[in-house]
Amino acid sequence: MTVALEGRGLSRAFGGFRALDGVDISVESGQIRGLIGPNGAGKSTLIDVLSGRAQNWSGQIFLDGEEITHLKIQDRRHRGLARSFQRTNIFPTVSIGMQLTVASRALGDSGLAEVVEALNLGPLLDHQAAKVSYGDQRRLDLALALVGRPRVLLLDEPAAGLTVEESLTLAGILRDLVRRWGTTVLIVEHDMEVIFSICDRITVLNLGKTLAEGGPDQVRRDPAVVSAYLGSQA
Ligand SMILES: Nc1ncnc2c1ncn2[C@@H]1O[C@H](COP(=O)(O)OP(=O)(O)OP(=O)(O)O)[C@@H](O)[C@H]1O
Repeated sequence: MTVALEGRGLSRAFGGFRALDGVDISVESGQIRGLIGPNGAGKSTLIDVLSGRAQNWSGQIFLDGEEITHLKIQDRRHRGLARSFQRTNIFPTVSIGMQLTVASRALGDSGLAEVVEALNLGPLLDHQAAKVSYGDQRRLDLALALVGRPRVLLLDEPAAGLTVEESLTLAGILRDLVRRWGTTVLIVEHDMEVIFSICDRITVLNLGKTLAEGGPDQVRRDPAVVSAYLGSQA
């Protein structure tokens, strides 16, 4: 198996506080990797560092073996590293169809129709983003990350604020699409049903460091993970 995304010694501090403290992470090609841990563990910080959104961090990042440490967010996106956001990253007054078209053109992508169909956004293309439901906005956010068929997809709580049923539906759509495309995924999610239903492997962060890493069953049974995070969800 080849490694699609690798971070070495990733650290980021806010003032004197180390939000991310020397994290190594290596995600194999085609794998769906969960990133879990308590509030404030450093998960979003790690996604920000890997995607190129963060400033003032240290360490090294490799995409398909090529170093991208110094590339800006847009350049990483063009190399095939996409992300979604914890809060939706959409333009409220622009139609859903227009947002997807603009994103797709910017990436020179012809696979937009497949994304629209998979996420069932066809009936909503003429609607302003602000006027559709929150669940629809989350699907638009995910679609914007999927446009261009990224090789690696970083997802920051794609199911946040959705009902259990909506979350599992979204997780199923996502799993089917990325399996079909062979996309590598790193997903932050607090909904453990989503994590355990789609992830091949899970990394657990706590206090800015890696607490554990392994298959879903291994992580679920790890006493340190249960104590720091999972509790009764294990
Ligand atoms: N811009 C910032 N300025 C100061 N501290 C920050 C900033 N961003 C994050 N932090 C702190 O860094 C730590 C890690 O935050 P991060 O958002 O990465 O955690 P998280 O694991 O994603 O948490 P959550 O599950 O609540 O989203 C937290 O203690 C947070 O308060």
